[in-house]
Amino acid sequence: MTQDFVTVADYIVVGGGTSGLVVANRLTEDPNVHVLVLEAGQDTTADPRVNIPAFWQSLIGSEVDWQYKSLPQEGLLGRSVKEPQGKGLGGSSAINAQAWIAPSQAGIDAWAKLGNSSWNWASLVPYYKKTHTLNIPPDQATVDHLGIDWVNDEYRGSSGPIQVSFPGVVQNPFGKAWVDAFRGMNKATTGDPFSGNSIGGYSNSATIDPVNKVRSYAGTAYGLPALQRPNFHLVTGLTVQKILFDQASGKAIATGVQGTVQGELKTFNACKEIIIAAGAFNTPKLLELSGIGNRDLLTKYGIPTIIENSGVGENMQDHLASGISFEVADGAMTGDSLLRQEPEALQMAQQLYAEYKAGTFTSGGIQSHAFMVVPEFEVAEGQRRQSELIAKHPPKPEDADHYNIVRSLIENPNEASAAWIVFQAQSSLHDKDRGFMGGQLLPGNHASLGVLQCHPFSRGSSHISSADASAAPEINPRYFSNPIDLEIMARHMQALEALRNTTELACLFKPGGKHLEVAKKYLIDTAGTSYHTCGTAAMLPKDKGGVVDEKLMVYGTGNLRIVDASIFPVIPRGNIQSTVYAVAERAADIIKG
Ligand SMILES: Cc1cc2nc3c(=O)[nH]c(=O)nc-3n(C[C@H](O)[C@H](O)[C@H](O)COP(=O)(O)OP(=O)(O)OC[C@H]3O[C@@H](n4cnc5c(N)ncnc54)[C@H](O)[C@@H]3O)c2cc1C
Repeated sequence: MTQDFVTVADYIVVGGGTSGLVVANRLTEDPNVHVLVLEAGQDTTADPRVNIPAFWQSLIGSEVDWQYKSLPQEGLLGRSVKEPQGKGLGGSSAINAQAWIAPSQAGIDAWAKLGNSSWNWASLVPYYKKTHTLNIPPDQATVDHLGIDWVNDEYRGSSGPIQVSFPGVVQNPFGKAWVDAFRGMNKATTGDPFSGNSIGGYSNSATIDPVNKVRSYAGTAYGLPALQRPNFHLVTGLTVQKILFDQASGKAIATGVQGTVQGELKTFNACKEIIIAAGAFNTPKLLELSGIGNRDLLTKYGIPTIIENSGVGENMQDHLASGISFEVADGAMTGDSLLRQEPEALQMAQQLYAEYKAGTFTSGGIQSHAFMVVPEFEVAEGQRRQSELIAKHPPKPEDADHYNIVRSLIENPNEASAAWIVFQAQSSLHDKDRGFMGGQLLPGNHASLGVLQCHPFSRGSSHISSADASAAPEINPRYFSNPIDLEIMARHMQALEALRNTTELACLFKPGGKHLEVAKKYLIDTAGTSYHTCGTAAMLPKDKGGVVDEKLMVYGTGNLRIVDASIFPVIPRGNIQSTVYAVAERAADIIKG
């Protein structure tokens, strides 16, 4: 536990995770501004499980994870899904898979269309750049092997704190085969994904320092440098239970927070603002525990209502993911022996990493990526069939705005409806609730071809399950509650078969088509979260279910803001950490004024 005995600061940031550390770092650039960060987890910046890129999965279910789980999901035949969230300095950026993936312009412009006129693609581009530095491999052989011919300097971060590099190496045949397969299908990326206007296959980058081959994340890139400043204060091991308000002026003014540290209830006061950055599950939970939410729900748990807002905890969005593992041809390298913790493989990987910063420890396993349209919907006749399919499932009136926005994205012929990846090891998704890796590890070497949704129609919720702050929230993502999501994802799963059979990739797999109904059944049995939950305290007009306004201020309050993934009105395509960082960078500028 880190103890900093400051109990009053200009700003209190609840949650020292991805967004919280960005904002706290930027605010303390002014030496006269004192910021106190309160983080429930511990400082794990020296923990090798956090720092070594390949170990991220070992943190799921550990003390660095809140270990949440969804309610049984009707759309998954009653299956519950694990919903990991990071708990410790750096939050989920300390346990994530490190893939650095771009949103699309249309996906971010949708935020403006939903009523946030100052939040569009143009407004966020400078912040994607500000947060990262893209390191291109220094040798031409690696650049050629990974097909990195698309980098556009207009969108490339060159001095941001998060170091982004390419985990693919020339020794690994999958990198080249992936790019060549997409080139062969005439589906190589149409540009730099961070231009916001590309689809197709490419070698993706990851938040990994290119020199030391360690995770680059909010904890080390924003947290540790800020800790050197006398005006940055941090308490770890403290779970905030409640925000305190003064309502004398008619507007709720947040004066402080209460939380327990080592069994003792403590109060911390803010002179200016309280900034919530507790993540997509814990942010709505904290609002509700503090009296901001649906009155009926608060009354049920005996919590006095300070601000009535039934949008709190609603609008939850996530990307479902699934994949199929195939045995690879003899000689192809994969991470399976490490997953099985085979001593010889571990020893060799450890040695390679320690001596040369090389080998399987240097990657989170995701280095080849593609943004794809359903192949059968690419042509005009297919687009018509897709529109008919969507029209069969009209929204309820309260879902119309969200439905229409998602529909416009899905029907845009230049917009992907799923991301395809190759994960270089088995993913035992049949093993019910174990998540991506499963528990029953198979012998042999595998690679998994995976699909992640880009623009789901289905939305869910996350609410308190008790007035007790230590109780887990009730998470109901309502996966596949809109049947179109299953229709689209199943078609992508089918298309993976054709990808595997391309000349370039087929030679890397042992020989082994899925009918659409089989693909649907497979998805219902196996799909799980790709860990991208957001939207549960959305930036939207209040009468459209909004919780914060365009300045990220909680409606009805004068100085309580939210800066984390909860505020996303619509989930961007692809893995969301780049947008979490960009939003937090912009939030810091908004707060600075
Ligand atoms: C396992 C996993 C893999 C992922 N992989 C990828 C990937 O490869 N690429 C990608 O782009 N994205 C990925 N993501 C998603 C991405 O990492 C997250 O969306 C992002 O980090 C969320 O940032 P945040 O600031 O909203 O929340 P977090 O980073 O989760 O921060 C919230 C912080 O608040 C703290 N907190 C919560 N409640 C309280 C409280 N009451 N009091 C005090 N502190 C509190 C938490 O402990 C945590 O540190 C992954 C996420 C996970 C969980």
